[in-house]
Amino acid sequence: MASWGYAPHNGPDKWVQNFPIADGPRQSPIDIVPGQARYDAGLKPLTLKYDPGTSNGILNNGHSFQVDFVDDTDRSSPITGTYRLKQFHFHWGASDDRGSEHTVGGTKYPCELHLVHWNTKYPSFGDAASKPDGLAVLGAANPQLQTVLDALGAIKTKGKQTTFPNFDPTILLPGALDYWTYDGSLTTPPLLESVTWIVLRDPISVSPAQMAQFRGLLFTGDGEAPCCMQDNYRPPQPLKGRPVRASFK
Ligand SMILES: NS(=O)(=O)N=C1NCCCN1
Ligand SMILES: [Zn+2]
Repeated sequence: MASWGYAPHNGPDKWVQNFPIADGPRQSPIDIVPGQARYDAGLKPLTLKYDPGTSNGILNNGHSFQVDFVDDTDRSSPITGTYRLKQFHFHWGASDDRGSEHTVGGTKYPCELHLVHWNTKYPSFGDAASKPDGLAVLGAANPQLQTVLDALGAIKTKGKQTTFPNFDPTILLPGALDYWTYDGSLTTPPLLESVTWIVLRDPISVSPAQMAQFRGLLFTGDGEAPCCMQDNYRPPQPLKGRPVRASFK
């Protein structure tokens, strides 16, 4: 297929043709079954510390939109820690009954936020993306996001981007940071199996009006026949025996 997407001819069921790892042993997303997750007292509470000064731009990349952060060491403030935020983006549905990638006990949410981090033991995101412990993506359903949505008017078509300064993504997250964690993969090609997934238990509400704003974006570029950006989610993949641990009882 020319390039991957979410349409019948190039969507999740077709990705394996160009990316055979799609049928690999640690693919994402998954359905999280709370009753089968094992509480692990050894799991540390999440400590998220982002420097709003490193938020840079907002881009329609033709699959979703993402807010990019300056992640090279000499500019981003010396927030050490083991993982550094590279970008965040979303997945959502054509209607409010679907759109999240992870599901919880089979429940789908209208959207899912992904905060993509890379392990600073490696020199760069690109390098970390090929390591089994290279990336950590924090997933959260239904985030509070009006300031982000207000920027979408400027990036309606594929390839458009605009500045997006002074944004602290922690405002998107629920109060409690209880989470499930498991070893998985990127949920879009190249589907690399390098992701430690951290999925927050608590969702935050998003309004139907806000969901409609997501769907105002286009997968297509200027001058192409417009195709609404929606249903840009991969469905849950086989667990293949992987343990899912819980940071909470
Ligand atoms: N949905 S995901 O797992 O975050 N997938 C990603 N693919 C490309 C780089 C960033 N993230
Ligand atoms: Zn994602």
